[in-house]
Amino acid sequence: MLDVILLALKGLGVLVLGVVVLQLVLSLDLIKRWQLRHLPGPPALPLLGNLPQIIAKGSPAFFRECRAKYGPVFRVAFGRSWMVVVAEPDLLRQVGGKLLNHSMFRTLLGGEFAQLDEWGLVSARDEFWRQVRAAWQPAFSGPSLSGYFPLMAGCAARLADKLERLALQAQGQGQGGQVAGEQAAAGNEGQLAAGAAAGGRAGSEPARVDIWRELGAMTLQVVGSTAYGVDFQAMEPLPATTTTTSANTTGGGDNEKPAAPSSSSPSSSSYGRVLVEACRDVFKYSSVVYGSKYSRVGLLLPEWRPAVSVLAHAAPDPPFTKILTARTHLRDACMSLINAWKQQDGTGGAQEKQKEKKEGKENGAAAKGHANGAAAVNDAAAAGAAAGVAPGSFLGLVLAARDKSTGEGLTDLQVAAQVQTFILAGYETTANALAFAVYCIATNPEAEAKLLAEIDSVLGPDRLPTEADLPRLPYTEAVFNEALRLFPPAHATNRHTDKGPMQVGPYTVPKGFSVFMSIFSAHHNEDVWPRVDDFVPERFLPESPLYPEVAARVPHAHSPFGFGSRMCIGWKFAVQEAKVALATIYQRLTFELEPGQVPLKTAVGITLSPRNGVWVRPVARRPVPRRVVAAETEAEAAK
Ligand code: HEM
Repeated sequence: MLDVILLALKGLGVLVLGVVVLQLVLSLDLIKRWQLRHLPGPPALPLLGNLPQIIAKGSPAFFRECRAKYGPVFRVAFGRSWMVVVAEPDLLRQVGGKLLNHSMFRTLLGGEFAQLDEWGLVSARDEFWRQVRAAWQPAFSGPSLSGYFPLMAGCAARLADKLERLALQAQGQGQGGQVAGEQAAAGNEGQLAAGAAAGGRAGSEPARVDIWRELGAMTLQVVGSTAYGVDFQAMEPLPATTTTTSANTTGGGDNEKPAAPSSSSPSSSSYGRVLVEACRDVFKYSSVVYGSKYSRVGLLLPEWRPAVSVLAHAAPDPPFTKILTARTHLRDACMSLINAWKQQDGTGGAQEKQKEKKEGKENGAAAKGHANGAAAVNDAAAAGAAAGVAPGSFLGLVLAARDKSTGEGLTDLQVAAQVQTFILAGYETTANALAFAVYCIATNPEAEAKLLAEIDSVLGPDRLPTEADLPRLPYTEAVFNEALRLFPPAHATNRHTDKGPMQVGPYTVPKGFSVFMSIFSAHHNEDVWPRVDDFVPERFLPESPLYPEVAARVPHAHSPFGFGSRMCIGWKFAVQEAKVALATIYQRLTFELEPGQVPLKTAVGITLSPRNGVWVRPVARRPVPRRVVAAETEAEAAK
């Protein structure tokens, strides 16, 4: 008997040893190293690859160094994921011009979450991608963007109201101003609480806000009102007792309600702030640096991912719990939106609202929203709903999408994947870009003076921008473009060679690799950009002597929104939103940076973001709050 046990133990020992040896051999990645042997690149450790340098320096800075050392095309190992990095504008355009799939982004969450990731437009592949991209497209057409304009302006005005009130309180103006009065009358005490929470005790301490956070709330609010006609109430303060939903991986949809008082109901007052936190957590905890240790193990031992995933669910570490909770909340919110939309559509609500649109009621509502910050978003959301958020009703478009050959529509989970993608892509990138722009403006007084002069000359002190003003704000757009160059929120994108080998410059990349396109490196190429690390908006102005040096000579040197057929579908949406926001906010305020933030620390994950936020003191440009009005309202009144 003992012999049998000893034999079994010996067998087990041999098996374990065999697995360990096999794993060690696999960890050397001999085949991948051999396949990429003709490409230059930094030496990579077995198992860890270049992960230590990537974590220590951040991939944008590390790739910038590699470009200087190894040229514009090189290979790196992201743990055990071997990829080819491209870091030169012309080559980026060459790769981006090919109709290839994005590499799949895999988390350890599994189940429905994996499907939501797989089906969203960013990860969608081949025919399915074509179907959903076509469904998304009308939501970004000219007429749709025009329809979104008043909603965007309303959200920006509301943020400006809040910041101006905070600034005036801190400057000793108290709450007697007209805007504050209007908002209090509208019962919007939440915003006043936010002011106090942000440090604005009237007349005593300087108000201090993380403008990144506030802008994030605004961009989420914009997504809610433009895409879904829903008031996300994202700009309300998060109640102290509110938490995101408890993680639940098994169920789905509307029935599983989170812990009180949060909910996945679009009408709940804390809905938006909880959603903001959830979105932020999704980005933060997807990164190697802040994410779960299980994700790092999964990166190093891809062969063991299913087992690691089981382990992570069984004994989650705090980052895993965070991301699971956030993703659960987001999924429930998406399902909730779909259900709400279907119910509205079923009761004929959409048609009714369409009729109202014809009668022009939405214009009045939106214009009222401009003039009154507190009412702005409710009215704006109502205006959006009144328009059925038509003609660009995003949910309506996606629900109506049909497969060309079978005529079948998308499943609810496939629709939810698009809803989730719109929320995440539409919120984070634009918020980061705007926060970086505020940082750049605050650290460049000359640029700030030019920006204020342009806004004042076009809008004066008390008129909100209209769509017709947009082309008259070239410096404002140049400021945004230059902030996107220095701090591209989507610091990289990729293409996957799943169809076969691909030629990149002098190198052939074999089938089955991810080609990582470093937008950050292209934006920081000193051969292309004079004064590469300086903030010089003038380079984007055609009349500037710097313009022909870059924009005309290397047209794709500036590519914050990517390339070719997989280029960002929301770029015009983002630029319009950013211009409206910058013009509306800087018409009434400037910002002083809190000490200790120069140079700004950034965090690198799926996006490039400010690591600890951007802390500023808002300074009102005028001693008394102005009643900012929309041109349409005045015209209406004049009739
Ligand atoms: C400043 C803001 C934004 C930046 C910097 C940005 C950047 C990017 C980049 C670099 C890509 C990859 C393109 C490529 O692979 O060539 C992308 C894709 C995408 N973006 Fe944006 N984006 C922004 C705003 C938005 C907004 C507002 C939305 C939607 C409302 C959006 C939705 C998407 C989607 C769905 C894709 C995937 C497109 C596809 O694969 O077909 N983005 N974005």
